[in-house]
Amino acid sequence: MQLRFTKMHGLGNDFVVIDLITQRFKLKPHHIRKIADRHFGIGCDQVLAVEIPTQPDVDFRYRIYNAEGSEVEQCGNGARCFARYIRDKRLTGKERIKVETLAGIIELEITENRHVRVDMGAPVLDPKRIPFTAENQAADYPLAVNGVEWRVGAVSMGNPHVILPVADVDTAPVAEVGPIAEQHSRFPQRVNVGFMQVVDRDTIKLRVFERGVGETLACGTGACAAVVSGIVQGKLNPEVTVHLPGGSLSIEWQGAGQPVIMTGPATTVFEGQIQI
Ligand SMILES: N[C@@H](CCC[C@H](N)C(=O)O)C(=O)O
Repeated sequence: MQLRFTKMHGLGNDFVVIDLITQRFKLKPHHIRKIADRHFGIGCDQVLAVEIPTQPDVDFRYRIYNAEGSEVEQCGNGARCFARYIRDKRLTGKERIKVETLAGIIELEITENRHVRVDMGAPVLDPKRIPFTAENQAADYPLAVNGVEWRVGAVSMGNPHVILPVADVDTAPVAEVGPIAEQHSRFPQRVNVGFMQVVDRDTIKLRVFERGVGETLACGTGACAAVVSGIVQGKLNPEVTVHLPGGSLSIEWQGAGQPVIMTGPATTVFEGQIQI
Protein backbone atom coordinates (compact mmCIF):
# COMPACT_ATOMS: atom_id res chain seq x y z
CA MET A 1 0.00 0.00 0.00
CA GLN A 2 1.09 3.63 -0.66
CA LEU A 3 0.94 5.55 2.62
CA ARG A 4 0.89 9.38 2.53
CA PHE A 5 3.02 11.08 5.17
CA THR A 6 4.33 14.48 6.27
CA LYS A 7 7.89 14.91 7.55
CA MET A 8 8.09 17.41 10.43
CA HIS A 9 10.39 18.43 13.24
CA GLY A 10 10.36 20.23 16.56
CA LEU A 11 13.87 21.68 17.13
CA GLY A 12 15.39 18.86 15.08
CA ASN A 13 13.54 16.07 16.93
CA ASP A 14 12.03 14.67 13.74
CA PHE A 15 8.78 12.91 12.95
CA VAL A 16 6.88 11.16 10.21
CA VAL A 17 3.21 12.08 10.68
CA ILE A 18 0.61 9.71 9.21
CA ASP A 19 -3.09 10.45 8.91
CA LEU A 20 -4.91 7.25 9.84
CA ILE A 21 -8.32 8.92 9.64
CA THR A 22 -8.37 9.24 5.84
CA GLN A 23 -6.06 6.23 5.27
CA ARG A 24 -7.03 2.89 6.75
CA PHE A 25 -3.89 1.06 7.82
CA LYS A 26 -2.71 -0.77 10.96
CA LEU A 27 0.84 0.30 11.83
CA LYS A 28 2.89 -2.61 13.19
CA PRO A 29 6.37 -2.39 14.80
CA HIS A 30 8.12 -3.55 11.60
CA HIS A 31 6.38 -0.78 9.61
CA ILE A 32 7.59 1.80 12.16
CA ARG A 33 11.17 0.51 11.95
CA LYS A 34 11.06 0.64 8.15
CA ILE A 35 9.64 4.20 8.06
CA ALA A 36 12.10 5.44 10.73
CA ASP A 37 15.18 3.91 9.11
CA ARG A 38 17.47 6.75 7.96
CA HIS A 39 19.09 4.65 5.21
CA PHE A 40 16.31 2.38 3.90
CA GLY A 41 13.22 4.39 4.90
CA ILE A 42 12.21 8.03 5.43
CA GLY A 43 14.10 8.53 8.68
CA CYS A 44 12.79 9.95 11.96
CA ASP A 45 13.04 9.72 15.73
CA GLN A 46 9.32 9.02 16.15
CA VAL A 47 6.33 8.13 13.97
CA LEU A 48 3.13 10.00 14.93
CA ALA A 49 -0.32 8.74 13.96
CA VAL A 50 -3.43 10.93 13.75
CA GLU A 51 -6.52 8.89 14.63
CA ILE A 52 -10.19 9.31 15.53
CA PRO A 53 -10.55 9.69 19.33
CA THR A 54 -11.97 6.88 21.42
CA GLN A 55 -13.25 9.25 24.15
CA PRO A 56 -16.05 11.86 24.12
CA ASP A 57 -15.22 15.63 24.09
CA VAL A 58 -11.80 15.03 22.54
CA ASP A 59 -10.81 16.15 19.02
CA PHE A 60 -8.18 13.59 17.99
CA ARG A 61 -6.21 10.59 19.16
CA TYR A 62 -2.42 11.08 18.99
CA ARG A 63 -0.32 7.88 18.93
CA ILE A 64 3.45 7.90 19.25
CA TYR A 65 5.98 5.25 18.22
CA ASN A 66 9.72 5.34 18.91
CA ALA A 67 12.04 4.55 15.97
CA GLU A 68 12.68 1.07 17.41
CA GLY A 69 8.94 0.25 16.99
CA SER A 70 7.59 0.57 20.57
CA GLU A 71 4.46 2.61 21.24
CA VAL A 72 4.97 5.24 23.97
CA GLU A 73 2.80 7.40 26.16
CA GLN A 74 3.88 10.94 25.36
CA CYS A 75 6.02 13.16 23.12
CA GLY A 76 6.24 16.93 23.67
CA ASN A 77 7.91 18.05 20.42
CA GLY A 78 5.56 15.68 18.61
CA ALA A 79 2.55 17.33 20.28
CA ARG A 80 3.51 20.70 18.80
CA CYS A 81 3.99 19.15 15.33
CA PHE A 82 0.67 17.32 15.74
CA ALA A 83 -1.08 20.68 16.37
CA ARG A 84 0.59 22.31 13.36
CA TYR A 85 -0.35 19.30 11.16
CA ILE A 86 -4.01 19.41 12.23
CA ARG A 87 -4.18 23.17 11.50
CA ASP A 88 -2.30 23.04 8.17
CA LYS A 89 -4.41 20.13 6.92
CA ARG A 90 -7.54 21.98 8.12
CA LEU A 91 -8.72 18.94 10.03
CA THR A 92 -10.25 21.41 12.51
CA GLY A 93 -10.84 25.17 12.70
CA LYS A 94 -10.42 25.22 16.49
CA GLU A 95 -7.70 27.36 18.13
CA ARG A 96 -7.39 24.92 21.01
CA ILE A 97 -7.33 21.20 20.33
CA LYS A 98 -7.95 18.44 22.87
CA VAL A 99 -5.93 15.34 22.11
CA GLU A 100 -6.03 11.87 23.61
CA THR A 101 -2.66 10.17 24.26
CA LEU A 102 -1.71 6.97 26.08
CA ALA A 103 -0.77 9.25 29.01
CA GLY A 104 -4.13 11.10 29.10
CA ILE A 105 -5.62 14.21 27.51
CA ILE A 106 -3.39 17.16 26.53
CA GLU A 107 -4.42 20.56 25.13
CA LEU A 108 -2.67 22.20 22.18
CA GLU A 109 -2.89 25.83 21.09
CA ILE A 110 -1.21 27.66 18.17
CA THR A 111 -0.12 31.11 19.41
CA GLU A 112 0.03 34.38 17.44
CA ASN A 113 3.76 34.08 16.70
CA ARG A 114 3.05 30.61 15.20
CA HIS A 115 4.63 28.84 18.13
CA VAL A 116 2.61 26.05 19.68
CA ARG A 117 1.69 26.12 23.36
CA VAL A 118 0.95 22.76 24.95
CA ASP A 119 -0.65 22.03 28.29
CA MET A 120 1.29 18.83 29.04
CA GLY A 121 -0.70 18.01 32.20
CA ALA A 122 0.67 17.71 35.72
CA PRO A 123 4.00 15.93 36.23
CA VAL A 124 4.12 12.76 38.32
CA LEU A 125 6.73 12.58 41.08
CA ASP A 126 5.48 9.49 42.93
CA PRO A 127 8.15 6.83 42.20
CA LYS A 128 5.57 4.02 41.88
CA ARG A 129 3.78 5.88 39.10
CA ILE A 130 6.94 6.89 37.16
CA PRO A 131 7.71 3.86 37.53
CA PHE A 132 10.96 3.98 39.55
CA THR A 133 12.09 1.78 42.42
CA ALA A 134 12.60 3.96 45.52
CA GLU A 135 11.41 3.74 49.14
CA ASN A 136 9.85 7.22 49.24
CA GLN A 137 9.30 10.22 47.00
CA ALA A 138 12.23 12.67 47.16
CA ALA A 139 13.62 15.70 45.31
CA ASP A 140 16.62 13.62 44.32
CA TYR A 141 17.80 10.02 44.64
CA PRO A 142 21.13 8.21 44.65
CA LEU A 143 21.54 6.15 41.46
CA ALA A 144 24.58 4.06 40.62
CA VAL A 145 25.30 3.88 36.89
CA ASN A 146 28.29 1.81 35.85
CA GLY A 147 29.97 2.17 39.24
CA VAL A 148 29.44 5.95 39.44
CA GLU A 149 27.03 7.33 42.05
CA TRP A 150 24.79 10.13 40.68
CA ARG A 151 22.12 12.16 42.51
CA VAL A 152 19.27 12.19 40.04
CA GLY A 153 15.77 13.58 39.66
CA ALA A 154 12.96 11.25 38.52
CA VAL A 155 9.77 12.57 36.90
CA SER A 156 7.03 11.22 34.66
CA MET A 157 5.46 13.51 32.05
CA GLY A 158 3.31 10.53 31.07
CA ASN A 159 6.60 8.93 30.03
CA PRO A 160 9.49 8.26 32.43
CA HIS A 161 12.51 10.58 32.77
CA VAL A 162 15.65 10.54 34.90
CA ILE A 163 17.62 13.78 35.15
CA LEU A 164 21.36 13.72 35.77
CA PRO A 165 23.02 17.00 36.82
CA VAL A 166 26.18 17.95 34.91
CA ALA A 167 28.56 20.91 35.09
CA ASP A 168 28.77 21.23 31.29
CA VAL A 169 26.39 19.58 28.79
CA ASP A 170 28.97 19.86 26.01
CA THR A 171 31.26 17.38 27.78
CA ALA A 172 28.49 15.29 29.45
CA PRO A 173 28.95 11.51 28.98
CA VAL A 174 25.67 11.14 27.05
CA ALA A 175 26.84 8.35 24.71
CA GLU A 176 28.42 6.28 27.52
CA VAL A 177 25.99 6.78 30.42
CA GLY A 178 22.78 7.28 28.40
CA PRO A 179 22.30 3.70 27.14
CA ILE A 180 23.18 2.17 30.53
CA ALA A 181 20.87 4.48 32.49
CA GLU A 182 18.08 3.92 29.90
CA GLN A 183 18.09 0.20 30.82
CA HIS A 184 18.62 0.68 34.59
CA SER A 185 16.89 -2.04 36.63
CA ARG A 186 15.25 0.59 38.90
CA PHE A 187 13.24 1.82 35.87
CA PRO A 188 11.18 -1.24 34.90
CA GLN A 189 9.77 0.42 31.75
CA ARG A 190 13.21 1.85 30.82
CA VAL A 191 13.68 5.61 30.93
CA ASN A 192 14.59 8.75 28.96
CA VAL A 193 17.88 10.11 30.28
CA GLY A 194 18.38 13.89 30.57
CA PHE A 195 21.73 15.59 31.27
CA MET A 196 20.99 19.01 32.78
CA GLN A 197 23.31 21.97 33.28
CA VAL A 198 21.74 24.74 35.37
CA VAL A 199 22.99 28.04 33.90
CA ASP A 200 21.00 30.31 36.24
CA ARG A 201 17.56 30.19 37.93
CA ASP A 202 15.82 30.94 34.61
CA THR A 203 17.97 28.96 32.18
CA ILE A 204 19.18 25.40 31.69
CA LYS A 205 21.04 23.51 28.99
CA LEU A 206 19.87 19.96 28.32
CA ARG A 207 20.82 16.92 26.26
CA VAL A 208 18.58 13.84 26.22
CA PHE A 209 19.31 10.21 25.44
CA GLU A 210 15.80 9.08 24.51
CA ARG A 211 14.40 5.66 25.34
CA GLY A 212 14.01 3.65 22.14
CA VAL A 213 15.91 6.14 19.97
CA GLY A 214 19.26 7.38 21.35
CA GLU A 215 20.36 11.00 21.68
CA THR A 216 18.01 13.40 19.87
CA LEU A 217 18.46 17.10 19.05
CA ALA A 218 15.63 17.96 21.45
CA CYS A 219 13.11 16.27 23.74
CA GLY A 220 9.99 18.19 24.79
CA THR A 221 8.93 15.94 27.66
CA GLY A 222 12.61 15.79 28.69
CA ALA A 223 12.67 19.61 28.91
CA CYS A 224 9.47 19.60 31.01
CA ALA A 225 10.81 16.86 33.32
CA ALA A 226 14.18 18.61 33.79
CA VAL A 227 12.53 21.92 34.69
CA VAL A 228 10.13 20.23 37.14
CA SER A 229 13.06 18.40 38.74
CA GLY A 230 15.10 21.63 38.98
CA ILE A 231 12.15 23.49 40.56
CA VAL A 232 11.50 20.68 43.07
CA GLN A 233 15.19 20.80 44.00
CA GLY A 234 14.94 24.59 44.58
CA LYS A 235 17.36 25.43 41.75
CA LEU A 236 14.96 27.02 39.23
CA ASN A 237 12.21 29.65 38.98
CA PRO A 238 8.75 28.72 37.59
CA GLU A 239 9.52 29.96 34.04
CA VAL A 240 12.64 28.55 32.43
CA THR A 241 14.28 28.70 28.99
CA VAL A 242 15.66 25.31 28.02
CA HIS A 243 18.50 25.29 25.48
CA LEU A 244 18.73 21.98 23.62
CA PRO A 245 21.14 21.10 20.78
CA GLY A 246 18.34 21.80 18.23
CA GLY A 247 17.05 25.08 19.74
CA SER A 248 15.16 26.47 22.72
CA LEU A 249 11.86 25.82 24.49
CA SER A 250 10.02 27.83 27.08
CA ILE A 251 8.75 25.75 30.03
CA GLU A 252 6.51 26.93 32.84
CA TRP A 253 5.40 25.09 36.00
CA GLN A 254 3.71 26.76 38.96
CA GLY A 255 4.13 23.81 41.33
CA ALA A 256 2.39 20.69 42.72
CA GLY A 257 -0.84 19.73 40.97
CA GLN A 258 -0.36 22.35 38.22
CA PRO A 259 0.16 21.48 34.54
CA VAL A 260 3.48 22.02 32.79
CA ILE A 261 3.18 24.48 29.89
CA MET A 262 5.59 24.04 26.98
CA THR A 263 5.91 26.61 24.15
CA GLY A 264 8.06 26.22 21.05
CA PRO A 265 8.16 25.86 17.26
CA ALA A 266 6.91 23.09 14.97
CA THR A 267 8.08 22.85 11.36
CA THR A 268 6.92 20.98 8.25
CA VAL A 269 9.79 19.76 6.04
CA PHE A 270 8.18 17.87 3.14
CA GLU A 271 5.37 15.53 2.14
CA GLY A 272 5.51 12.22 0.35
CA GLN A 273 4.30 8.66 -0.07
CA ILE A 274 5.96 5.43 0.95
CA GLN A 275 5.26 1.93 -0.31
CA ILE A 276 4.62 -0.15 2.80
N1 LIG B 1 10.91 13.13 21.63
C1 LIG B 1 9.96 13.12 22.63
C2 LIG B 1 9.78 11.91 23.49
C3 LIG B 1 9.44 10.65 22.68
C4 LIG B 1 9.18 9.41 23.51
C5 LIG B 1 10.35 8.96 24.31
N2 LIG B 1 11.47 8.54 23.51
C6 LIG B 1 9.92 7.80 25.23
O1 LIG B 1 10.25 6.63 24.96
O2 LIG B 1 9.24 8.06 26.23
C7 LIG B 1 9.57 14.44 23.22
O3 LIG B 1 9.76 15.46 22.54
O4 LIG B 1 8.99 14.49 24.31
